[in-house]
Amino acid sequence: MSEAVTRAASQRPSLLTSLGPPLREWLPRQRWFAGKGRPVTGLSLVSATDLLPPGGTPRLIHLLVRAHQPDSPARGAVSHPGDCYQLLIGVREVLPPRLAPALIGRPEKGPLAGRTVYEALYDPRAAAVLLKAIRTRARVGRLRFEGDGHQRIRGGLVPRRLTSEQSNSSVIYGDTFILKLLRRIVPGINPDLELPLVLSREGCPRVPAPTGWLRADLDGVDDPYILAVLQPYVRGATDGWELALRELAKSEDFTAEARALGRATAEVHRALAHTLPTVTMGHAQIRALADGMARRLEAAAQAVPALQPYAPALHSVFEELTAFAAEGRAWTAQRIHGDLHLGQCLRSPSGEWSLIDFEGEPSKSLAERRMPQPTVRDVAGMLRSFDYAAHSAVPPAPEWATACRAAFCSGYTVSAGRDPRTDPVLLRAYETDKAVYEVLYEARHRPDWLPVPMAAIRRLSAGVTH
Ligand SMILES: Nc1ncnc2c1ncn2[C@@H]1O[C@H](COP(=O)(O)OP(=O)(O)O)[C@@H](O)[C@H]1O
Ligand SMILES: O=P(O)(O)O[C@H]1O[C@H](CO)[C@@H](O[C@H]2O[C@H](CO)[C@@H](O)[C@H](O)[C@H]2O)[C@H](O)[C@H]1O
Repeated sequence: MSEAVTRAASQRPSLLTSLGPPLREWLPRQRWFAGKGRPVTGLSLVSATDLLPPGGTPRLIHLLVRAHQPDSPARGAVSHPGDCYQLLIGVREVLPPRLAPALIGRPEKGPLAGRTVYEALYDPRAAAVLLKAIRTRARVGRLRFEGDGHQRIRGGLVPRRLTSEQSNSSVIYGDTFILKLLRRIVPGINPDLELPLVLSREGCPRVPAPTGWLRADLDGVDDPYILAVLQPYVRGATDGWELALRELAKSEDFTAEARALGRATAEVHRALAHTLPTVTMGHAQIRALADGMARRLEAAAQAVPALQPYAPALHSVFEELTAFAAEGRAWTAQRIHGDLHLGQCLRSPSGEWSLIDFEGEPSKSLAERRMPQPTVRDVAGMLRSFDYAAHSAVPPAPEWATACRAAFCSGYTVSAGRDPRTDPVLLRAYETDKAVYEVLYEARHRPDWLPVPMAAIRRLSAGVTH
């Protein structure tokens, strides 16, 4: 890999003459494509970097492309430049049968006319290039493969693509490391690298410490783009969602695990508060928080009419928060996980819990995701998740959720020295906000699951908080 190779690729916007037509079809079909429901009307090249020489087979091109789409109503009349996506494109004459699911298309025009282009993460040869680049701290054009000096990466680790549902795309190397290639890219420090780095440097054992990462410094943009994060793979781990469902199916008690999860969450919060700034949220900030919750409720009720009968009672939850703040109550805010649920917790075979995926809610801006927030927000996310598991069981097991929720809070209290239930108004507001978000999420993505958050909406609007 050489700078010369990279420049050659990036100076060739005609690559899109070849790749544009197949990519316009292929992109909207990807799970991680954020602009679903609107056609891709054009693509523009942000950067192109050859990671394997253009003359060889396969050819491997790292691409950042902007997808232009007609504005969605949600974006209002404001013109939007289009989301930027990271792609790893393989090019071969003919695709071997094992790579058939990776096919993107056969360009008809431009420099790649007549060749086959495919999603290169399926190709172990291509995936191996990424790990080697991190191991050797390669610099290829504007791409910087960097790493944490303390962790050694040995050669010869065989890559395989992670096949489970996810928002980005990951490759596992020899059950030793996992590389997450972020798909929708925005400039700035990504919390999915920032927070695990801070936590591991703080000695917090509750996150797999980042081993390496990929960043790009692009012309005309002050902030770096964080493109991928490599971390140790927790071998044989089960995620909390899977484990909870398994125990529920056997009518097994899950409170010991819920308590351990509460402790792990509090440990992460403590370490983050120790290293990163904390701020006090006074009346104005709490009011703004409650107003945001009320606006999201309005938007969700417009989109999902089933919410409408409950809207007045749910609004009063947020009004109570504003009233409480007006009495002079203040809360401490700090960096938190931001999107915590059972699926973001991994239990190792020895029973240790780690938290993963610190990216925050992908629909929010990076600035919002990096803002200090009350820790109760993460607690509310977990409480919702126990409720989710219990209500997706057949038959639903609400008493299982009640026990787990109480155990999580008591585990949290042991480690944090503060019981999140002593903030009932804020906790209920965050839980309500999350349930409203879930109603919208399920209506859009998994309509069969809508009854699960709707059960919580009924409970919360009736003032039942356990
Ligand atoms: N360090 C790890 N060790 C083992 N498995 C992991 C690790 N990190 C992630 N995973 C697995 O990969 C899946 C996707 O990871 P995640 O960070 O949630 O990606 P995404 O943001 O794309 O949804 C997780 O649900 C988990 O099963
Ligand atoms: O996985 P992401 O971090 O992208 O989060 C989105 O998808 C989640 C589902 O995969 C969704 O979580 C909801 O369902 C979970 C069970 O599948 C449950 O554990 C969570 O508590 C519930 O919120 C999440 O809301 C959504 O943002």
